[in-house]
Amino acid sequence: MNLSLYFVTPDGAAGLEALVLAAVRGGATLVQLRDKHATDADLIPVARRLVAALAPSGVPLIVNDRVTVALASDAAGLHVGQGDLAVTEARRLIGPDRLLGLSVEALDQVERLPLGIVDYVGIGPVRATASKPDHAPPIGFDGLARLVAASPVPAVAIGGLGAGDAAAVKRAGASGLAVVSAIGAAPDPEAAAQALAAEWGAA
Ligand SMILES: Cc1ncc(COP(=O)(O)OP(=O)(O)O)c(N)n1
Ligand SMILES: Cc1nc(C(=O)O)sc1CCOP(=O)(O)O
Ligand SMILES: [Mg+2]
Repeated sequence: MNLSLYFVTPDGAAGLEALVLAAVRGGATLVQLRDKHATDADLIPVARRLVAALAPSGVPLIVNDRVTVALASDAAGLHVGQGDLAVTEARRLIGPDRLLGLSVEALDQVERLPLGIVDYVGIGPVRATASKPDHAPPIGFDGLARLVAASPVPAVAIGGLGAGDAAAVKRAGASGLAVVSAIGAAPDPEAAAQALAAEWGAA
C-alpha cells in the first residue's frame, strides 16, 4: 500500500472511470470511490468497473463507507469514519486480507480506537473544505503532526490539500496526502496528479 497520493473521487462525478485513470496516469497511488448519495445498487457496477480498469496499474480501489459495495466488487479495501460502522465490525465483515482505513480527527480517537486492526488512518481535515460539508474542525499542520506522532499505523493527511502542501504534509510525518478537488476539479486531472506526485517525491 502506497499512500503518497491518494485520490478520493468527487461525489457524483461524471466520466468517473476516465477521471480515475487520468489520476493514476498522473501518479495517484491509491483510489477511493466516495459517493455520499448513490445507492449501493448504483455503486456496485461502478466499483466493479473501476476494479477492472485499475487492475493493469496495480493501484488498489478502496470503497468509502459501504461494506456491501466493497465486497460485491471485490475491491481491495474499505474506508470508514467515526460516524460509520465500528471499525471492529468493518474488519470482521471485510476479513483479514482487505485494506481497512479509518478517519481520525482528534487525539482521543487515536488513543482510544483499536488501530492495530487498520492498515492506515486518514487524518483531517487539515483545512476546511467544501468537499465534505460535515467535516470536523480543521486541525492544521500542527494538529496533523500531533495525530501522526500518536498513530501506530501509517497516516494520510486530508482536507483542503493541494499544490504546495506536500512538503508540510511530509514534515508532519504523514505517508501521503489524500485529495478530492485538487485532482477531481482540476482542468487537467492527469497534469494535476503528476504535479502533486512530483512535489511529494521532491519534498
Ligand atoms: C483517506 C480518507 N480520510 C478520511 C476520510 C473521511 O471519512 P469519513 O469521516 O467517514 O467521512 P466521509 O468521507 O464518509 O464523508 C476519507 N473518506 N478518506
Ligand atoms: C473526504 C474527506 N474527509 C475529510 C476529513 O477530514 O476526514 S476532508 C475530505 C474531503 C477532502 O476534499 P478536498 O481534497 O477537496 O479538500
Ligand atoms: Mg465515512
